[in-house]
Amino acid sequence: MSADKRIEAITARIVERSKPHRQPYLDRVRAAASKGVHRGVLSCGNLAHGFAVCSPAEKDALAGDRVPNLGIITSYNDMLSAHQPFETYPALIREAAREAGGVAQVAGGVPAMCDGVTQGQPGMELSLFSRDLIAMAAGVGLSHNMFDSVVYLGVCDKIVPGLTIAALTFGHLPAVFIPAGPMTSGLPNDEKARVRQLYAEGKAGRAELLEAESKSYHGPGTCTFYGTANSNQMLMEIMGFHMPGASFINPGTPLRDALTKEAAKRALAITAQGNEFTPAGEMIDERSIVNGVVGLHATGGSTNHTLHLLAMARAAGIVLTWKDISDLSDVVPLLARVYPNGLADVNHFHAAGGMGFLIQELLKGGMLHDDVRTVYGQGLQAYTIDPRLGENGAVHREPAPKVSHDPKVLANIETPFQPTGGLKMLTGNIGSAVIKISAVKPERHVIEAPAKVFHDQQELNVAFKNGELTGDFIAVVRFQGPKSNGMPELHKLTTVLGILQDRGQKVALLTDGRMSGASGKVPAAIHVTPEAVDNGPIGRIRNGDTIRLDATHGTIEVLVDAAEFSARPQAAADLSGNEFGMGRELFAPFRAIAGPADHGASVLFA
Ligand SMILES: O=C(O)[C@H](O)[C@@H](O)[C@H](O)[C@H](O)COP(=O)(O)O
Ligand code: SF4
Repeated sequence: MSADKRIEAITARIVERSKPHRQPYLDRVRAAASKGVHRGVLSCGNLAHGFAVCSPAEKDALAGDRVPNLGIITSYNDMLSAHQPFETYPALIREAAREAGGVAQVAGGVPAMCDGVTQGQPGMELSLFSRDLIAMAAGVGLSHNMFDSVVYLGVCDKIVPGLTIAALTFGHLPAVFIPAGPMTSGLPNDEKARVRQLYAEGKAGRAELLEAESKSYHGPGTCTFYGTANSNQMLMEIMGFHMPGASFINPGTPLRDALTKEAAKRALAITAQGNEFTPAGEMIDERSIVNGVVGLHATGGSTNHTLHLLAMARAAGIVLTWKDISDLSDVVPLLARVYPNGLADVNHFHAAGGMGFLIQELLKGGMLHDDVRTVYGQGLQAYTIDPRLGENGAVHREPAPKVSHDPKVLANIETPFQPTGGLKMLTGNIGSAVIKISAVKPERHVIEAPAKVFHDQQELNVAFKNGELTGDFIAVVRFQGPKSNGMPELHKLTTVLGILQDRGQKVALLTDGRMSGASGKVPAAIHVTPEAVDNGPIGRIRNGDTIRLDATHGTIEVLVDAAEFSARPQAAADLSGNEFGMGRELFAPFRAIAGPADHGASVLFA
């Protein structure tokens, strides 16, 4: 079934806009792919170094040009519960490669930050920049040029976007992403948020809070809310970088290991030495990117992907804009209710039918391009499956259920939770911004209230403790953009603003910073561009100005006489405290050259 004509039209305009970048990119990818087995250009010395630790049989194999060599890029560390399982993956992948008659080597590791550990801490100011650093680090590993295909081990927020930028930069090589899967369900996310609000109001102690947090985040695997990490898994599956059904199988299970081994074998099967050569740069095209945006809307995915997807697409010469994302939101229905857009977690989502049911319903509704290339072959129809462990210990794929196993979590295309998707673009005399409305009650989609201006999220928390946040207001938290302090997530504001909202105050947030994918119920106009430090109008807002945030009509306005507003001096902030400490001094070059949020806030692409 072809895609809805509105989706076809948006795709066509992306193709047209991308031509100046996409064709030169494809020329580079095809030129690199045409050089045959890449290690063939290495000298004997290069090659000897490259396979010095391999077994004699592997050396023999790699000395020739027939046996494929699989590069592993790993983001293992013990800080991210979602990445800790990767510790054992290289051994499993090497075993699978041997079984498939190939070789596998760890090409390199990349850094990975847990945004949960750094949330509200100075380290969060490195978080966004770590995405591009991860792409660079993966490039260092792959620059050994020993490989015919690559598996990327990554799950969380900036890691999958960074690895995708690398995979597309090395687009002449096939790329298969291998996830680790979600943590098993612990304390429900809404209960965790409730205890946090009690703690913030002084009605619960630190011991009770730590107990609740530890019951929520309790073991290996991805945190179970639908934030950026799980949005990443959805994207990798719907864009065809995952094997069908790989996204939401818990770590440490036989099916998880079977999926990992299968992915390694598939990566070796789609090299140029085989008959199904699938270089990443040709596999991913404008239709794959649009499918990713559709999946984001249909599931209420993370606002961070209004930054990351732009940078990921740009790595393949594809120019995606906020207007594309916003216009697709008007077409794509919301089919999933997963925290913060509901009470369920990703394990419930998977049990209700998961990615296979979601893709099936979106295809049925003409919301996806089916005729796309994937690591599994041709077409997304192959992803409308339910993964099981077969008798022989291999992956067995049943058809996806025809009806949702839990209509409160996963809706069919005929009866969506909302007729439109979750991410809207806002424009007006403050600039451009994005807002996630899938987690905000409809009666809060329009707010007109006086501004309360802050230059730091801690200032707002102090104002809360001092009882100064009374009445309806829009909190303007500025100088939080990429050039200011690295564009940290201001997720800690969710608790305080949530308390005030629950008390009946009409509140909203306006910031040139970011929020967590796990931030939800408070309306937040984020990623404001141009940012305050770049002379953005957000820097001319004053306490008491009336601001109107209208997610229904897509506008964000300060209701001040235009001449008076533009004549105001730009506010200044003391950012000296953000230049040193916790490694921030190492990222001064990134702050100096970071591009704007509506281009992905990247140091790699203008
Ligand atoms: O974009 C995201 O999804 C967030 O960065 C997420 O990865 C982060 O870990 C949250 O901060 C966790 O939520 P809490 O901080 O509420 O535990
Ligand atoms: S989802 Fe967030 S908190 Fe959980 S492991 Fe990943 S980065 Fe850390």
